Parts: sequence; structure tokens; C-alpha cells
Amino acid sequence: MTGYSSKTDVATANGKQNGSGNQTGENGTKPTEFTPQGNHASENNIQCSLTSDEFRAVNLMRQDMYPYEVIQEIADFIVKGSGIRPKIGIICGSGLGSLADIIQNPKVFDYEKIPNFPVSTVEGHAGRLVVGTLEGANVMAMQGRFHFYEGYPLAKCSMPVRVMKLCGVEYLFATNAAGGINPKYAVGDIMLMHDHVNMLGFAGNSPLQGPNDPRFGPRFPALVNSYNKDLINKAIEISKTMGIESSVHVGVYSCLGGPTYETIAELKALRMMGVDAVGMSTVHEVITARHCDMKVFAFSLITNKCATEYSDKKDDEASHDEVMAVAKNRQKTCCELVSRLVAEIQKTA
Ligand SMILES: O=P(O)(O)O[C@H]1O[C@H](CO)[C@@H](O)[C@H]1O
Ligand code: HPA
Repeated sequence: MTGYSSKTDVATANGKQNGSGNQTGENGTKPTEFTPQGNHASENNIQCSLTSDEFRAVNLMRQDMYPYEVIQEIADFIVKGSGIRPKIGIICGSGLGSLADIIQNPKVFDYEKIPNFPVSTVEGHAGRLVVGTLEGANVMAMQGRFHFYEGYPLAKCSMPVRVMKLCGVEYLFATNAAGGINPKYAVGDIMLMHDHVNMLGFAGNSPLQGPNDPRFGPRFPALVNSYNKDLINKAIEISKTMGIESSVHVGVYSCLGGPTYETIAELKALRMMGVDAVGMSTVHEVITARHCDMKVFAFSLITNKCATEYSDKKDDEASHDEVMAVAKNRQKTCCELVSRLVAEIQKTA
């Protein structure tokens, strides 16, 4: 593979509480009657009963406003607790948690113990933040990311990227497991992301929705050149020295909301749009990282081939077990790619 250029195709605590309805303090067991506001609701007499504890839990999950100060508090907690100011932030994809296991002198924070942090709910996402060193560089890794389908708003899913920024992170490495739509991709291949199609954005959903805080970035950030070309080229060179260049591609990722895997018609449509691999993550993290001017490197591990023609083959059905198994098989290669790229960054620092 030759060098990459975009012309070639080689390759709260005090946050706003959402939701409407009766939130007055109940005794925790008595159901609180919740009536959605508005004519439509009352016309149709829609009602649902939640205990006040359930209501609080749902509200906390739906919280999507994290004021700068709250994010700063979380960042301070991590920097003080670890004694490290990380330069590189890594997000481990499904089954790729071992990317955090190679960090030396790790200081581990369970998400539950970090103030105002969401918790991981998906198998293959341990729910820990690991801070330490890798190839001499200070790094922090999320062993477990947050997905839209877990019930979290996108701003909450990518809030940890802002935490990384305020910890001092300059480079985001986002990894994911994805289905290969490009017929040339095989299971176990790696696709270096050079662009994305934001399907959730097409539907009017963005992690940057709501008031913009200019301390993070501009109201209308540009997303061309989101994926750092130098880092893509370095990764291609590294793949050659690792002897895996024939299974490394450069391509376009698309994020859908999940948790369902795609229909054949959807996969056909994505392919027509120029998408090479599909998943349910990463794009909101990249948007948040670019908004606050971080350099982004991202790759997909192709864990399954997506069928784009109708057939009765059971093999065509994606499954999370398959995703996890392939990720486990390829974790060593992914770890080596990441460590070597970190070493490159560290060399030129
Ligand atoms: O994108 P990551 O977190 O790697 O996980 C991918 O794997 C899961 C589906 O198997 C989905 O969450 C999809 O997004
Ligand atoms: N579709 C969506 N997300 C995925 C897939 C897929 O085929 N594989 C891994 N994550």
C-alpha cells in the first residue's frame, strides 16, 4: 500500500436534568404518576407509572448537559488520582479492552467510582479508565465506551472525550469492532478510518446539540480532514513493518444507532453511499474530539462480513459473540499497531 492522501482510496451532579413530569419527592416505593406534557399526550391519554427511584435513574441516564466545570472536576479527579497528565487518549472497541491492558504502571478507575461518570452496560466493555504509560508516553484508555443504544444521549456517550481534553490529551485513538461492507474486506482485517458517514447526524442527532460552550470549541465546527493524515500514513508504514499491510485498508466508517444489526437493504444503501464498514459508535467521539481540536486516529477491526445480497444463509447474520471472538483473536495485532503508533508520536514529541 502506498502513502495515503484523501484523494486516493487505497486505501451532574449539577447538569440539567431532562424529561418532564412530576419529580416531586415521593417515598421511593409509591408510583409517581407521569403524564407527558402537551395536547397530543392528553388527547391520547398516555400515562406511565414509575417509582420516583426509577424516575431518577432514567433522568440520570438521560442527562446530556455536562457544564465545563463538571467536566473539569472529573478531569481533576483523574489527574490528581493518577499523578499523570496524559497526552494520548485511547477508546477500546468491543472486545479490544486489551489495548488498555498493555499500559504500564496502570492506575485504574472503575467508572462507578468516578464522580458523574456513566457506567458501561455492554459485554466486552469492562467499564474502567486506565491511566499510565505506553512506549514512554502518558496515556489514558477507556476500557468500555458508551453507545447511543444503551440509552445515553450522544453528548453523554462522548462526554469522556472532553474529560480527556481537560486532562491534557492531544491525540484521540478511537477503535471499534465493525462489520465489513466493502467486499474486499475479510474478517480480521483492519480499516484505518479516513472519513465517516454520520447516519445519526442525518437524523438530526449530534453530540454537540444544545448550547455551545466556546471553551470547548466553535458552534459550527468543520469536519473535513477530521482523521489525521500523518497518523494514517504512519499506521500504513507500521503495518508494512508488521507484515500485515495486505489486510490493512483505508476506508469510510458509518455509525448507526443500533442495537439491531443492519438489514440487507440498509447495507446496500450504505455501500452505495461509499461506506466500507459499519458500526454503532466512534463518530460522536470523533465529532467531540474535533470540536475541541484534538488530533484523531481511528480504526475498525472487521469482525464480520456484512451480506449485501439476500440469501437464506444463517452465516449472514451478525452476532455479538462472533464480534467478541474475532476481536479476541486479533487483539495482539491491534495492540501492536497502537503501541507502535504511540511510539512514533512519542519519538517526534
Ligand atoms: O463500536 P464498538 O464499541 O467496538 O462495538 C461494536 O460492536 C457492538 C455490536 O456487536 C456494537 O456496540 C458496535 O458498535
Ligand atoms: N454492524 C453494526 N455494528 C457492528 C457490526 C455490524 O455488522 N459488527 C460489529 N459491530
